[in-house]
Amino acid sequence: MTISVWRYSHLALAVSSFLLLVLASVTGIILAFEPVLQKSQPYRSDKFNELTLAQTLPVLKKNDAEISELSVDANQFVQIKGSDANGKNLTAYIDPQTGKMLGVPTPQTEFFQWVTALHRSLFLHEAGRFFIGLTAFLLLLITVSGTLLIIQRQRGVKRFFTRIVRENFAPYYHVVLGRLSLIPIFIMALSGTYLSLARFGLVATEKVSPKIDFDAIRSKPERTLADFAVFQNTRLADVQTIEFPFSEDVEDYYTLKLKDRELTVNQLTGDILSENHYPTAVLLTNLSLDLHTGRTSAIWALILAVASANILFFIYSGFAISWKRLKNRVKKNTYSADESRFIILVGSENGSTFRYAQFIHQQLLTLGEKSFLTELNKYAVFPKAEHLIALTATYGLGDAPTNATRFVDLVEKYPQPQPVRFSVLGFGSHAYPDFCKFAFEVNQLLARQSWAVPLVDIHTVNDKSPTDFGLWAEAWSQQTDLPMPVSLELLKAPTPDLETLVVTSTTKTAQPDGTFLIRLQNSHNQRVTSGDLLAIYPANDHRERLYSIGVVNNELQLSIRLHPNGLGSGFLHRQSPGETIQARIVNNDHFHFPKTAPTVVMIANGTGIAPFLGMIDRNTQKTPCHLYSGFRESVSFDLYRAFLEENRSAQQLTNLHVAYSREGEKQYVSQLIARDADFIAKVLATKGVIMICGSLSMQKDVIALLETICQTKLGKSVSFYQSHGQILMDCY
Ligand SMILES: Cc1cc2nc3c(=O)[nH]c(=O)nc-3n(C[C@H](O)[C@H](O)[C@H](O)COP(=O)(O)O)c2cc1C
Repeated sequence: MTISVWRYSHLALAVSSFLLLVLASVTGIILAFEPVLQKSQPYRSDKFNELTLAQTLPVLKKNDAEISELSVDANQFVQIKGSDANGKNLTAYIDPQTGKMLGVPTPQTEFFQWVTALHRSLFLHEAGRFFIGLTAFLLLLITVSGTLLIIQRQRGVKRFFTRIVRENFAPYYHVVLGRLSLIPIFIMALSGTYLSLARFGLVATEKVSPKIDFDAIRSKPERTLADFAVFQNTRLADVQTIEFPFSEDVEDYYTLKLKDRELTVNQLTGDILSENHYPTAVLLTNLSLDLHTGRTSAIWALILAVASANILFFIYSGFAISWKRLKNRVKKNTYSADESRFIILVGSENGSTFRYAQFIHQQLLTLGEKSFLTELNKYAVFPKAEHLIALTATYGLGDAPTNATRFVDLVEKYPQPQPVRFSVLGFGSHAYPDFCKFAFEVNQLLARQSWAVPLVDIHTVNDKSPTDFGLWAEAWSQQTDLPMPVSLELLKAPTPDLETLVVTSTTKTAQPDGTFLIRLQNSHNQRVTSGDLLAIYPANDHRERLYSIGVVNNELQLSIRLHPNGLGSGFLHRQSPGETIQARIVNNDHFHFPKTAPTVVMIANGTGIAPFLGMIDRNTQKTPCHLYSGFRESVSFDLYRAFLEENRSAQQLTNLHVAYSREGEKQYVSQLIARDADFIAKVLATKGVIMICGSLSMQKDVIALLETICQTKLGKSVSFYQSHGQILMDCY
């Protein structure tokens, strides 16, 4: 909620001020070069900072010129005004140490005059000054709201400068440059606002005129200028102007306008006749002018130029981010929520997840289905829904995106009246510690609802990977029998090249439950790891079937259950050694054997054992490995018995626990896990990994059990371990 308030304020302020902001920034960049150019002129004395008036004024007195005023500008150039020996008007830069004339000041160039007028008042006099002042104030508010957004994004003030993951150009540099130029922009905006307030008389900047008691003026003891205590104690660097006495009359005096006060000084005795300190508002106005223009420092002027250029970039990148967000937001639905069979719910912060949701939505509409697309926060009762697809990103510390924050409450509040099959697709990035955490939570939440029936195992999409999305689309399509061909335009992935695999052996003899093993050799020795998937095209058409691979003895081994009329299982069952098939190996690296885990627990039922067989075969480093597997009957297990016993002797498998659901104690694999709950908790607590492969219903039971184990024994939710890569699943 708060993030969107600040985000909308930030955007609204930027929208309302952007034209003037562009103008002020462009002119600001140009004007920043004026002090830089001025400072490159050779009129500053090297000793400027050390000189006092007691050193400079006597030198000037010796000149033939009649000086009426001395001034020191922001460049620390000392200028005198008066008349020369011939009585002609004189304005010149001098060396304050020697009194030597260095050059004649030139007026501001017409170009800079023009740009200055545009920057200050848009050539609209007071009205223009008002709008420019308002723009400075809006910039101040934009800076404040931007700072709060960065703090929220970085999850706290202390983490303000911690690393930012680079995803897209505009959001990344908007934040990175925002952090760097925050302070100069804030100073620029604050000083600009203050100068405008001063200009309109909203802060008191009146100086008090000196009050001199002329009756008390003395003409004795007469001193030389060098002996005036006040001149000895005043550095030239503190002077703005000095007005010289008009005549030699004792009643005419020096007026010293310093940076913080004004003094009048008796020209004969050096006595201070009056001293007025400036009001704070005057000091602040001068400071604002220094800070806003960079007139006192070329380096600061250049920083201001860069900060102004950054403002232009922020305008571009800010609008690019907002445009993307808007573009990807929900468009008007053709069908209402009440009449739709398919409900697609989206959790997205920056809009990219909407692109995938739109793709699914459009595909369903093309198929003539009634589909309704909305945000997760708009979850309600959907009376005709049969399918619910939740696509969600994860933000912050594994949190929900802004448009999904209320989803959990809404689901508890509005149960669906009829069974709805659901599928969750998480969008996230492995660059963050809590990978797709919110999607896992959504999946858990839905799985707990009595009305919700899992259709496809939760899938995750890392860094918007089209391939990951394609895997989900394929799995979902298989379950629903609705084509979900992932378009090239969306996925931007080349059509897969199929490779030829040779069948080396097959058990053919179907077990009572119809399970058989087939081994294949890939001719090009393409890298394949247990846990990857083999995609086959049994009818040489778009229909793809995926099988989990176990690499055993350097061959690809699939464990398959023959389904009556099964397209893929029937095709593979018909193969004989020596025959070849066309297939594609799909990298499934989220389900590879963990490289560093101290212990691995493998949980499988039925043919879900396939990838684990390969992992055990490759476990030559003898990582403690515990296999829990469930079958209908002991004869179903016979296919794997010898292999597993052999590996147990070789210590590549530490423990084997088998449950039979239709004989003996009639157990499910989840009951074995419940029995060993303490051990499972210990594995998770010590950074071990639990891998689950098999049917979705088994997965549901096991995850529910793991949730209880995690909550009661570890005080954390199962989603915590899922998002930290300690619970890996590949179920179907
Ligand atoms: C500030 C920020 C925080 C993120 N935090 C996580 C996170 O905790 N876990 C995760 O898996 N992905 C995280 N991501 C990645 C996004 O979830 C991912 O890029 C997603 O595809 C963005 O989808 P969207 O454009 O629809 O918002 C984060 C991204 C950003 C910019």
